[in-house]
Amino acid sequence: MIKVSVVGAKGRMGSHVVAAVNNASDTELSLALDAGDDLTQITPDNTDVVVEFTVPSVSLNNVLTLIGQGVDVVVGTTGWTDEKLAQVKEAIAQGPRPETQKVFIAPNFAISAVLADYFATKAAQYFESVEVIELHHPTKVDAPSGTAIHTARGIAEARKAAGMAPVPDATETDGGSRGQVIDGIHVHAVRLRGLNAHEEVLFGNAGEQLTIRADSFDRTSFMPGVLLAVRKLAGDAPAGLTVGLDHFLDL
Ligand SMILES: NC(=O)C1=CN([C@@H]2O[C@H](COP(=O)(O)OP(=O)(O)OC[C@H]3O[C@@H](n4cnc5c(N)ncnc54)[C@H](O)[C@@H]3O)[C@@H](O)[C@H]2O)C=CC1
Ligand SMILES: O=C(O)C1=N[C@H](C(=O)O)C[C@H](O)C1
Repeated sequence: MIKVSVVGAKGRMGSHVVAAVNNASDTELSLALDAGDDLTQITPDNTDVVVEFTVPSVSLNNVLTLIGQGVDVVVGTTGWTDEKLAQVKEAIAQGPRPETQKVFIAPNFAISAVLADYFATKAAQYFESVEVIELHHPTKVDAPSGTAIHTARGIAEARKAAGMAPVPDATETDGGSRGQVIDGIHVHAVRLRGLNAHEEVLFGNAGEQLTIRADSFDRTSFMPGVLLAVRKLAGDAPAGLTVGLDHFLDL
């Protein structure tokens, strides 16, 4: 049995993870902690893998604490910048298990979203124009979504590798309607009661359009990906920091 502790256990995602861990035949719940709880209760004696779903403002500190505790960590919380990722790598190097420590961060655990992201990077070099639209429940605290940032960066990287020019855009006046520009890609965020987590990538050429869309209607959609990551970390995932569920899929 893989012993799993959950941090952020009372949250929307954390409570689903607690249920998923309790329901799977090869995982058992160890500790379920939330804000105000002492994370140093989590040790290699009681935990093989920690799953962390909290808020962007605290996730880095939680992960650094958990690395210090010598336990492997699956992180679903958003808000990861290159600087924060560098701090995680440094903490692994300075931590108690520099050769074997595993930290896995995924902007999205839903197979639909991971595939949409992957397909978008493949399509990127064939279209002159591209824009990303993410649509979420209005209780989400960050915008744009971590997934949309990841998608935009992947598209930008693919366009750069293909030697493409910037996306065409004649806008001269913009009060904010053109969205946030991430590595040259415009990203738009919609917050609407009734939605859960959705993303569209619009690609355009003269006379044609490709739309790639992923819809997570319910948070159960994230659980197979979370359990896959837990099993990989308890198994043959490489040591160090890994970002993105695509690394654990046969793409
Ligand atoms: N990677 C993925 O597939 C997904 C990622 N997310 C991300 O996961 C994060 C959490 O989302 P939700 O569960 O919807 O938020 P939520 O607000 O429902 O839950 C966050 C939980 O973290 C707890 N918390 C706050 N500070 C804490 C601390 N210092 N230590 C321990 N617990 C603490 C809160 O009390 C709350 O229970 C967000 O960043 C969201 O974008 C959400 C859905 C899927
Ligand atoms: O807050 C959410 O709900 C989600 N957050 C993640 C993100 O910001 O990309 C993943 C998914 O979109 C749901």
